[in-house]
Amino acid sequence: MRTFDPQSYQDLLEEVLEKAHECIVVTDPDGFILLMNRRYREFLGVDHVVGKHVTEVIPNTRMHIVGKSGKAEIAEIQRIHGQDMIANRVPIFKNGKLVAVLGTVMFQDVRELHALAATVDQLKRELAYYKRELRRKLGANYHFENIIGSSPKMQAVKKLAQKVAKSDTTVLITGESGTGKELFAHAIHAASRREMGPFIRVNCAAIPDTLLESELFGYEAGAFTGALQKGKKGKFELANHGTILLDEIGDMPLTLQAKLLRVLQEKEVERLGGTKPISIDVRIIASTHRDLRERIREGKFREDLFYRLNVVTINIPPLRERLEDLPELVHDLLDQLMESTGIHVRKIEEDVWDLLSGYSWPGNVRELRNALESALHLMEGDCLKADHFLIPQPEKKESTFGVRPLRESIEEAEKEAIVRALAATVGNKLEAAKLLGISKSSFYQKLEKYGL
Ligand SMILES: Nc1ncnc2c1ncn2[C@@H]1O[C@H](COP(=O)(O)OP(=O)(O)OP(=O)(O)O)[C@@H](O)[C@H]1O
Repeated sequence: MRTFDPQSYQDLLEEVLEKAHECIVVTDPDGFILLMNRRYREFLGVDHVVGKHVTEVIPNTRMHIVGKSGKAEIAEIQRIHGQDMIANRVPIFKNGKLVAVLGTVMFQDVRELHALAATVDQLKRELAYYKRELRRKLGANYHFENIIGSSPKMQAVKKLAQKVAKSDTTVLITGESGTGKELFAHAIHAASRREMGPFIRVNCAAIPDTLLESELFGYEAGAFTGALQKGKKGKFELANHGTILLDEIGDMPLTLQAKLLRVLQEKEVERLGGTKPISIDVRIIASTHRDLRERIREGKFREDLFYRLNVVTINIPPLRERLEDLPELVHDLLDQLMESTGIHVRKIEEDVWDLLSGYSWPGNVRELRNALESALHLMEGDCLKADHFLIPQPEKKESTFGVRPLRESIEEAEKEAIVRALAATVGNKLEAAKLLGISKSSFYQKLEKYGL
């Protein structure tokens, strides 16, 4: 600890008070001025004030009153020279006895306060704007209200996901392809305390094994031939203070699984070719359409990693197990598609619902969306019919072991080929006829024959 020479300490204090930007005055308990700094003297246009009574120098002052009452007055408005100032008056006690009063001026003009309040207000509005923009840019565009489905199964899943969103727990989302795993990951991020942080998705199945490591962990300059001059941040670093979604985690190579396990344990990543670990604060959500227990049995997934990831598992049921969600999903997806395609549907025929609920939907909601989109393009007029869908019609009950007259099977195959060609060419009949290798007139005959 340092000690100071009392004299130079006192000189310093005087200098500080004299140079301070704020207006400062000190009086004795009766209101006689002991000290007034230069800023205050200049503001009042006075000099040589020490020893004078404060009422002679400062208009509307209450320093002498505080000297008697011993009660501080904070942020009081005081009018001086036609300006409303904001003043503080604080009694100073020594050994329980009031020895002086300290007066300071917070704003020399109350308009300064109003200006400050207006600035704070403006900053608040700007902050709200940037928050919205940032959220849009970072890509966490989906919230729980965007997840359609009020079936009991979906409600239970949403409830669990909403609950877990609030904590920092690692989440494993499982479900068949197209069930909405990514949608849920977005919604969890958007409902978490990390909503303002980044949301980074890595598709572990889409990146070649050789690149996945540098993608996830980054690399230092010169780590390998072809590496960027200044090195590169990995996805974990990019996701700092946010959420990382490790999509298709079941397809991650075993060597990387070991590295990922270390990241989960240590909360640190090490860049390729790097020497020191980098601390990260990232929430991990993993998702897969695979049965991870099966992968463990096959020796393709580490059991210890599975238990690290499997803190909370959210299993999204396939669409065929919650067909009661179909009407809500169809209407919502049609609304979205009508907006993007400009094609309007006024009516949906009854047979559409029979068709849609009789199908197994291996590609789930994604497949439903695609089926609706191609149906829109095949629709003539504004009424959606079962014929417009490229999904298999429910099996006819009266057939024996699926055997039908050959003519019927050929006609069905022909009709399906035409429908597919029309979907592929977005309704362009000439192009569709070309694709099928038949003439335009024969194509039109067939369209009529099948009522397309
Ligand atoms: N419940 C739902 N409500 C609204 N849209 C949904 C719902 N489920 C899925 N979708 C939509 O279906 C599509 C597929 O969803 P998503 O990519 O989240 O599925 P996924 O399970 O991650 O698929 P994959 O395993 O193939 O990557 C997206 O367009 C998504 O918006």
